[in-house]
Amino acid sequence: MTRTFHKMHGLGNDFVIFDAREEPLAMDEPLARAVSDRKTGIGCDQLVVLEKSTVADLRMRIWNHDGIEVESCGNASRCVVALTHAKTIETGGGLVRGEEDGSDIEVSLGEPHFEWDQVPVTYAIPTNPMPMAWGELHNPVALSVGNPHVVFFVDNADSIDLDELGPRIEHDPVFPDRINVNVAEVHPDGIRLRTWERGAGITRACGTGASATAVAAILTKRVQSPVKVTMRGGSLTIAWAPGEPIRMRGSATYVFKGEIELEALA
Ligand SMILES: N[C@H](CCC[C@H](N)C(=O)O)C(=O)O
Repeated sequence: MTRTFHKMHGLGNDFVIFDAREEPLAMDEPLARAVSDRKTGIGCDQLVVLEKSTVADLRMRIWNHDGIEVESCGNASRCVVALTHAKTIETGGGLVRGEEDGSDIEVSLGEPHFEWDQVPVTYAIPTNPMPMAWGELHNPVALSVGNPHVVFFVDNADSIDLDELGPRIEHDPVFPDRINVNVAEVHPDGIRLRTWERGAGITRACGTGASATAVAAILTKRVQSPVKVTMRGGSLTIAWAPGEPIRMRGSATYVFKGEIELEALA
C-alpha cells in the first residue's frame, strides 16, 4: 500500500513527515531506520508521524535516524505548523504551541527543566554546571527542553572534534536516555552552535539544541533574551526568562511530496 509523505527541513535539519490522522500508520524502530536511510530509504535526520490527539490539534511522534522514538523536535515542530497550520501539538516532551508569522514560524516549547532526574542524569549531581569532563569539553549545563541536552560553552566550536566526543558523551552511562550534545561560542551578536544529535549525529541545525543552548546562556547570564543562535544551516531566535516557556522563531521549508510502498522497505 503506497503512503504519501512530505519532505521538509528546518535550516537543513531534514524530515520525512507522514500524516496518519485519517489513516493510522504503525511505525517501529526497524521501519523508521529503513525510511531514514539516505541510501536505501527516503533519507532524513528524523521521521515524523502525525496522529489524532484528544488534547491538541494533532499529535507529533518523532523517530531519530537510528530508529529510536524521542520526545521533541524543534525544527520539525515548525515544519508541522507550516504544513498543517496546527496551533497546538501534543508531543512526548509536552504541549507545543505554534503560530505562523509571514515566512517565519514561532513555536513555544514549554518550560525547561534542570533537576538531575528531569534531564535526566543517572545520579543526584549538579546540572548547572555538571562537575564532569570529556576530553577538552567540561562542566556543561544539563537540561531538558522536552528532550535531553548538554551545553558546553567553548572559545572555538569548530576546533572541537565532535565526531569523536559527540558519541562518547551521547552514550555515557551518566545519561540513562542518552543525550544531545551542544558546543556553543558566545559572541556580542549571538551564539554560534554545533550540535551532535542523539540518534542522528552532527546535523545542520537543531531546534531543541538552539533552545537548550539559549536557555543555558541566559540562565548563566552570558547573554540576554532574545538571542540569535546561528548554526551551519542558518539562524533561530530564541526567547526565554525563568518561569516562562521557551519561544523559538525561524523558517520551515517544504521540499517535495512523494509516495512510497512501506512494505517494500521493511
Ligand atoms: N535528536 C533529538 C531529536 C531531534 C531534535 C532536533 N532535530 C531538533 O530540531 O530539535 C533527540 O534525540 O532528542
